[in-house]
Amino acid sequence: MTRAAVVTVSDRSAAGSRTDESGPLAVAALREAGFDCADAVVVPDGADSVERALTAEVVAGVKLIVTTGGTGVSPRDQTPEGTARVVTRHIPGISEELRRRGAAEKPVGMLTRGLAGVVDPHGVLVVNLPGSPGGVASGMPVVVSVARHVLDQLGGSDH
Ligand SMILES: Nc1ncnc2c1ncn2[C@@H]1O[C@H](COP(=O)(O)OP(=O)(O)OP(=O)(O)O)[C@@H](O)[C@H]1O
Ligand SMILES: Nc1nc2c(c(=O)[nH]1)N[C@H]1C(S)=C(S)[C@@H](COP(=O)(O)O)O[C@H]1N2
Repeated sequence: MTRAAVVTVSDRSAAGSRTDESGPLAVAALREAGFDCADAVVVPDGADSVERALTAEVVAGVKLIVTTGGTGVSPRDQTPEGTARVVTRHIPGISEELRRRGAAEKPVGMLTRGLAGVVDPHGVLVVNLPGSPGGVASGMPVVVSVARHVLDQLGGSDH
């Protein structure tokens, strides 16, 4: 089975002051789609924090990484900046579709600055989702609909 991972980026969840609902939603969607996915890793906001978490998953051999949170416009929201340090080629179309669906639900849906891209030469796909459970619920079908094709093209899927 292809390995996937979920990284929840949230100061409050990392501090234990709010239960992470979004990470488990993403994990459930990945398992439902047939990926071997561990429980979500929860890290605080910040580019360094995100870079570290993504790098650890890549080194561990995970092929699909979904992040949730930290994509907005508050100064602590640095998930795209941390992700940009790890991905080597961007796939803007995935993020465009996520924003299109989010904005169709409500205007603030356009505020997510999330990125998607691949990590060469490791054959890994990384997708940033918004932090809200609603953002994860509407974003995961997009991720699942294209992930296999991307991983097949990278030669990284063992399906
Ligand atoms: N991991 C999560 N689980 C459940 N709800 C979340 C999670 N992350 C964000 N939310 C909710 O999504 C909405 C938008 O969140 P926002 O991006 O502002 O994150 P936040 O609340 O600032 O997170 P934090 O302060 O922990 O970094 C809020 O209603 C917030 O409560
Ligand atoms: N589908 C969807 N997209 C969404 C949202 C949502 O609830 N549903 N929330 C928006 C909001 S309010 C913000 S601020 C941005 C970034 O959220 P984040 O900082 O939690 O990642 O995602 C946006 N995208």
